[in-house]
Amino acid sequence: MALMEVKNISKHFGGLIAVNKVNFEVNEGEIISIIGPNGAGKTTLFNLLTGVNQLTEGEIIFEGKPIHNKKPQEIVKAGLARTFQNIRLFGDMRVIENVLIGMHINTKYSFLDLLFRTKKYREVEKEKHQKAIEILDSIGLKDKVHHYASNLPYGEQRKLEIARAISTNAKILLLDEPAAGMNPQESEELLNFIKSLRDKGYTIILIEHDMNVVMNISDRIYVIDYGKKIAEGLPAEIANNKRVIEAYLGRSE
Ligand SMILES: Nc1ncnc2c1ncn2[C@@H]1O[C@H](COP(=O)(O)OP(=O)(O)OP(=O)(O)O)[C@@H](O)[C@H]1O
Repeated sequence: MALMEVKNISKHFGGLIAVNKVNFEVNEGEIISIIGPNGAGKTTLFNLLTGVNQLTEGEIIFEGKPIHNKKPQEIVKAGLARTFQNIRLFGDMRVIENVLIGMHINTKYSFLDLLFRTKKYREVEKEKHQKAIEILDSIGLKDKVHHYASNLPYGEQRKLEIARAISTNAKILLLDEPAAGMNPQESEELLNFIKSLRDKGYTIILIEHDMNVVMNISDRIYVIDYGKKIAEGLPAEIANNKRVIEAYLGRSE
């Protein structure tokens, strides 16, 4: 059984159909890319998967259970965490605090433990702190744990967003244009990092415009145009798909 099944989902904004009866599935340990021209409906699709927008129709099944139309924090708890196209960090908080916030969703102590700073509270906090440092180390930000998030260069802010998504204990990471604004060296590093996440057992869904990243990293690709899925397949198949090429180049009338 697939880890996630997306069945016939649509999103209408008034008369505009941003996502139109899209089906796809994601297997454990895959890197899936969702590509398509500007305005194709990719971000709306992510918003549906993560509870930011409610579906107009369809179903999203994760680990055999429906998750559509649940609240974003319930979906994170179920095991899907995302990053955003326009970075959403707490800029005036330190790097490590941004990661600790991601972990908060799974905190194992009660309000009373917090209030009285019990032994359990101190142990859990220490554990969380260590885990946050491990995650930041794995993404190359260990020496910046005490920097303010807003002072990091753009590429590192994107990495920090990924670190925060990882810290929620998610099984599926949804990355919305992770390579945006990165220079070629940074996007190469990111590519290797995303591959290493897959090797650690994460399942990854990417929206990405950088075709070098998409073609090098994806196990499978879905292509969206005007809200509809127009193609799916292996990178080499997609690169040679006539409909996909037309969608990107514009149709000749
Ligand atoms: N909240 C909203 N209200 C109305 N229309 C919306 C809303 N969100 C998105 N849309 C519209 O839905 C369509 C799909 O937009 P979406 O942002 O999902 O595309 P995209 O593929 O992510 O584009 P890009 O690659 O430029 O980020 C667009 O026509 C957009 O204007």
